[in-house]
Amino acid sequence: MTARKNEQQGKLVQQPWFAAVIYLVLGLSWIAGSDTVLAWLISDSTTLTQYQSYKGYFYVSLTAVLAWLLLNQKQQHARSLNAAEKRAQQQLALSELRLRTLLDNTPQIAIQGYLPDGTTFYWNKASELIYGYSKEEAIGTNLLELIIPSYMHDAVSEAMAQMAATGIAIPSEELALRRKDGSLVPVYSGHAVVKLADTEAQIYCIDVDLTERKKQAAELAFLADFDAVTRLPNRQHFSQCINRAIATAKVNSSQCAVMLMDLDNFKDINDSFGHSAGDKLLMQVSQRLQQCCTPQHTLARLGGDEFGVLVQSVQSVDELAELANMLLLQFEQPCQLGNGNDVITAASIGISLYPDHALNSEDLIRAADAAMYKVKHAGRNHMAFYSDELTAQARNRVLLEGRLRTALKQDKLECYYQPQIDIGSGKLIGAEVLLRWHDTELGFISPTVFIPLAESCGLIHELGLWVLQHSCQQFSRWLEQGITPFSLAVNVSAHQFSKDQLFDELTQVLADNAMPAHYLELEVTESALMIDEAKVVATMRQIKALGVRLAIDDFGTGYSSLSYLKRLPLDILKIDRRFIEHIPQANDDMQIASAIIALAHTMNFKVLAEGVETAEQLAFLRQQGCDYYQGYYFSKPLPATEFINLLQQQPNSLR
Ligand SMILES: Nc1nc2c(ncn2[C@@H]2O[C@H](COP(=O)(O)O[C@H]3[C@@H](O)[C@H](n4cnc5c(=O)[nH]c(N)nc54)O[C@@H]3COP(=O)(O)O)[C@@H](O)[C@H]2O)c(=O)[nH]1
Repeated sequence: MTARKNEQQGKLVQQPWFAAVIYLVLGLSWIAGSDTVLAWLISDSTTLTQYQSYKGYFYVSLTAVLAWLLLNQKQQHARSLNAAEKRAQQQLALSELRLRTLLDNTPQIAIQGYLPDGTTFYWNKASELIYGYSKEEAIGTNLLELIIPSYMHDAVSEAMAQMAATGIAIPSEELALRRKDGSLVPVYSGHAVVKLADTEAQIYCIDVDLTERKKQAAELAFLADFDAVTRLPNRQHFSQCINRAIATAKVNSSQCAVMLMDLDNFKDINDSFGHSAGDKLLMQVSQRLQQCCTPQHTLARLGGDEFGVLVQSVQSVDELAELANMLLLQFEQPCQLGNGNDVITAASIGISLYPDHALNSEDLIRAADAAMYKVKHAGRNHMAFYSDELTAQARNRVLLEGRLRTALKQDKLECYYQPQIDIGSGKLIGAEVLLRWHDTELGFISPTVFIPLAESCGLIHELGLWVLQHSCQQFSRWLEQGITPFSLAVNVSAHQFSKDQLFDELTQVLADNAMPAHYLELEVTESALMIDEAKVVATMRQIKALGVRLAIDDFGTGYSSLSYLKRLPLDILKIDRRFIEHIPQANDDMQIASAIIALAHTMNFKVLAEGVETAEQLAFLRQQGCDYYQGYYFSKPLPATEFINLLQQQPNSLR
């Protein structure tokens, strides 16, 4: 019923003609019906007229009320329509504002609006942050110019045209887009197309910056192989490196080594100062250890306070001992833990060698670990090899190096002089300076032991300078004493040539001792040329220009290339005593010696034979036209005073 009523009411309101017909029918029925009823009820014509007037008044009043009701209802309807429209508009504006504010301020999601031709019309704050262009710079500019790398221009233009035409967004994808500074930013890029009928499409790009996510992924990947605190390779990565080093060593028939190092009081430091102080200590230790390592070494943190060093292609046990010693020296300086807390720590090092001690990474680490525990039990801050024999050898070397340093510092070394004789005249014409070291505890130590040691630990530069300084000083004193001058031959190690300062040091020593350069001769072994021939030749030329003479020592034992002999500014060629010692029994040595003499003379060099011990050897050399000799036949190397006594017994002569 109510539904029908509502339907009728709705018809009345929506179709005014329907209401008018009803009104007309009712009105006409009323006029006709009421007149008939009144005529039937009232017979008196005056009364009838009076009542017809009342009826008219009533009808007018009723229609007036109806008109009022209708108009009032319409007015109310119009008012409520206005209010609803206003509310709807407000809602729309609010919704628009809400949407825009959200889009503008969505963090880390860059939203941009483009027209189909690529012109930017919307650019939110996150776009400013991700791409570096302000809203003002971006709006009106084509997206290709803004953020699309040139190699993607065609593809992007095509995709824009396709989206504009179909109204369908292309699938989301991961891209590397361009920032204002030219760098690329990884984004996950989604798209939306807004298109109403007969209007231009609006294309929205919604980009999520993946930089942080990528960084985190990279960090996670990094942490699979590296330690978070020190950034060094972790145990697993270290093992892989060892396996690779073993594979290479197998192919090359060489050796590799693993060192394990454990900090001695790390637990106490962690417990007393806290874990962040412990981390600081680990970082400082790792930085110091890293400084001792070369590309041949892999430093790793194996966990807790344990570090590892892989040494690829080991040349000698001494090299390992030296590295271990250097690593231990890093603990001499205190580590700063912050808040004024400086601590001194120490370490124990265990070393194992492939293939001597183990054949795979696991066993090598285990062997190094066992060696390290041996050190810990024996008193810490030391190193040990897996085999006791190697440990003893390495420790001796470290001990010897320490004593040599002390001997040098305390001037406990001595220069000996071995006479050099002119074969033709039999006169003493010079002396070779040979270094001697007599240690108070270890006794006499041969230069064949301590010179290579000094070379491998870098002490040779200081040592070589000491010999040069002391022998030139002694020579000047002899000159002052009126001793007839002779030639002073000083050995220079190949390693001294590899450093730039040899020439400057030499000039300084000559000046300091007022020593005439032509009395000095430097003996260089062939091996010096193997280090850096171009540099050695250049330095030799500088030295030669000073007036100092140059001799090539131990000729025939190195790589004896004739081409370099031609390039070197040499004065003397010294035949190694290995070619002299078996004369006259060894025919081949005699042939080699005579060939060297002939060759040297062809090249205008003088020749000195070393290690002459017998009259037969001397006779042979004289016969071959050799210029000079030295050796036990005339004299062993002598201390300065004995040498001068011998010299003074000789008829003086200069070369
Ligand atoms: N860079 C430097 N090297 C040096 C210095 N002092 C010595 N050396 C080098 O050490 C090597 C060994 O030297 P040394 O034990 O002194 O032996 C020399 C002579 O003593 C020895 N010699 C001499 N005559 C004879 C002999 O008749 N018989 C024999 N068995 N030995 C003899 O030969 C060595 C000569 O050395 P060199 O002429 O230099 O080859 C040695 O290589 C020295 O060079 C130094 O201060 N700096």
